[in-house]
Amino acid sequence: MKLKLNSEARAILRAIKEEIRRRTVLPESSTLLEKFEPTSDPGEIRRRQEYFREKLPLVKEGIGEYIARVKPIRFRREYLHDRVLIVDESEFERASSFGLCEVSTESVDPSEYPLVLSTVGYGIDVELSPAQIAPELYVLPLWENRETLEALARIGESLGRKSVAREILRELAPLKEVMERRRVLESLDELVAEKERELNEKISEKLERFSLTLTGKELVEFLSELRAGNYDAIFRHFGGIEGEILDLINEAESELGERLGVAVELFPRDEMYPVRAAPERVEALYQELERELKVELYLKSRGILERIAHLLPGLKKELESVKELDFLRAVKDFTRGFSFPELWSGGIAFVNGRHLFIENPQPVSYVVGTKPVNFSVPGSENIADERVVILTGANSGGKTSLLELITQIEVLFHMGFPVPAERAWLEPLDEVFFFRRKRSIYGAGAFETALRSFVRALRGEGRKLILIDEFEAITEPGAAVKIIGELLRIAHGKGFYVVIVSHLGEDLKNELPFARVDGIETKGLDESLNLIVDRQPRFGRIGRSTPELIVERLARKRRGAEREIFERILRAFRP
Ligand SMILES: Nc1ncnc2c1ncn2[C@@H]1O[C@H](COP(=O)(O)OP(=O)(O)OP(=O)(O)O)[C@@H](O)[C@H]1O
Repeated sequence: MKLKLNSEARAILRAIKEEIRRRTVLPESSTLLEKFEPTSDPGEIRRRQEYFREKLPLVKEGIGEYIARVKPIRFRREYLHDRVLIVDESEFERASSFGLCEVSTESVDPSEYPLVLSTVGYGIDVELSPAQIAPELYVLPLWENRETLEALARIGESLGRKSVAREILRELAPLKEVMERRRVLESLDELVAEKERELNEKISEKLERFSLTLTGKELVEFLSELRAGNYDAIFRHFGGIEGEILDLINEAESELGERLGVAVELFPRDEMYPVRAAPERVEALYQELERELKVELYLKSRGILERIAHLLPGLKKELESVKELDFLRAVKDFTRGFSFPELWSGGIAFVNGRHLFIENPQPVSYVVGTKPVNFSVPGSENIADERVVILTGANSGGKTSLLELITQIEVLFHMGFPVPAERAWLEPLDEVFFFRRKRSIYGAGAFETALRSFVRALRGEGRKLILIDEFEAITEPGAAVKIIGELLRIAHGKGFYVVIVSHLGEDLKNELPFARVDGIETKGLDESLNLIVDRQPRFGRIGRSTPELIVERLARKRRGAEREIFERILRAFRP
């Protein structure tokens, strides 16, 4: 059974949910809030309280940082064009049904596929299973989500659990070297271009220096050799530089080879400067390396998968539970300092309740209905079991805020959450109504609407709490006393719980002997003559009105003739 809320009470439910939602770090976690819609069922409230009592203490500080790093890990079934699977006729149908790669019953030209797998001895031997045919589809998503695995491992450790993520990470480690080479391969073109540029720079430096040395005496010699047709001597002269350039090329190639893990020969020796890597050789090198890496990645992945396959179901569970943990962390953060209310059937009572949206609120204790034995709030000694309360008191004293606080506590209680109070005793209800004061709308329209809403709230039976903020503002005081009086009589007759804010405490008290009148009081003036409000209502007492204190303030601030007049008015308050 859902707890029914009218629209203004529902707005408070929405604000509470938003507080929790904004504390979650994963987008999907707040969907768990759907399981905590306010309920009227005491058994369900108890179960939820049990759940939070058990789970909230498990959430450790600082865990949010790791939760934020958890991303979903998706294993996708893909068709791999880099491999062919050669099988026996009898296996063909099953092998094709995997939809993982080309399947054939005959041997194929191995140059067409970097990877040739077979159940009949043509290439790498495999069994007929997706894990053996395409282990990369399992292992690569895990590799790419190492950060998620690391976060899961940390989260597991914070819960004192052994995490399978840690084990998977350990098994993935040998992949590092292959992946590094893959990365290098992906940038082969840039790598070669870079080397080429470096090499040409060095050669050009050498040539420049060489031409500089060819001055003076050498030049004269050189020209005379030329004139004599003595080409051998000239070539010998140039041969020295040619050898040096060849050395530079060899050096560049061996450096590249080291990075790539194979011997390479990319630069032609015949056209010396500027040197250009032959595109067909770069392409061939790429093909060769790619093929090698594919085989290596396949074999490594297969080995890893054999060792971690049994851990994957556990990993899935760990990922699921992070959502819950994120939700619990948000709840724990939001409900810091709250307490679990006791279920009882006497009404509403709480000690030192703290308004959710007022900063540093003064804690307020309150009771509507039966006073619990342990409710030992000063001034509450003479409370009977009144279910109908009229709340009076100073302007800006905190009357509206108290109605809000009661609604907040009720909503949280029915959600199964702890509530913002030191202690609370709450009865599971069927309906909660909160009617805010309509500040700006006057006239018959507003009056009619408000009256109709109240009557709707009073209709029918059930366990109801009705909170009404100052209704008389939209009608005349005389009429208000009659209307409120009658409404409260009906509520009383049906055993509903009601708190109504009104300045007509005195009149209503006379009309309604069953109702309690409470008052929020201004305690007096501070040194700077500001009003000091005590947010804690006095039980069974009409609030001392503010006008009196304002007169006193003026009497103390003014001088001379004005002061005398103010003092005279003040005396009228104190016969
Ligand atoms: N328990 C509290 N602790 C601290 N500040 C409070 C508390 N309750 C109310 N206030 C502050 O007092 C101011 C007035 O509160 P509120 O509007 O509830 O008073 P009110 O009695 O309903 O006023 P009005 O006379 O306008 O109906 C608000 O700024 C509110 O934040």
